[in-house]
Amino acid sequence: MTKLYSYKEIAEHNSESDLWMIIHGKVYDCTKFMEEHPGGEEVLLDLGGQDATGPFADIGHSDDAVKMLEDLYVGDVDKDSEPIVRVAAEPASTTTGGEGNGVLILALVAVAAAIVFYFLNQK
Ligand code: HEM
Repeated sequence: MTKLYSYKEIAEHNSESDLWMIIHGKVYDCTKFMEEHPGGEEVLLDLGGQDATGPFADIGHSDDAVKMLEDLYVGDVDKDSEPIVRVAAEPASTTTGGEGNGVLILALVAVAAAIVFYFLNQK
């Protein structure tokens, strides 16, 4: 029988010594494969415990690569389990950025004014 894994359970396998990923709803244990991967370990580690369907397809992996997945297969995703919500990195606060730009513009205006003042006083 196919073993079902929840998103939460899969997400825990995200380290160098224990790395799973989801591709097309199936769960693959890439731990041993990691060092053989022609595309390097880093890309796999970055996607550890996550759904790598998109990135895997984007590379345009060969049929051989797709075949290799068979050996790494451990089960299917339990689609009824709660998905992992990843919080996007906080965007830099616009107000802070705005203030920063304001100070920069003010400094430039002051420098420009000083230059104009200098040349006006030359005559
Ligand atoms: C367990 C899943 C994966 C397997 C079995 C696998 C297998 C392979 C194989 C066999 C190749 C050699 C080229 C080919 O035959 O297509 C390759 C290349 C590559 N893979 Fe993967 N891969 C996997 C997942 C990923 C993921 C998730 C990424 C994320 C971006 C990735 C990125 C790459 C890159 C960048 C290359 C190098 C392409 C090149 O330099 O031509 N792979 N992979």
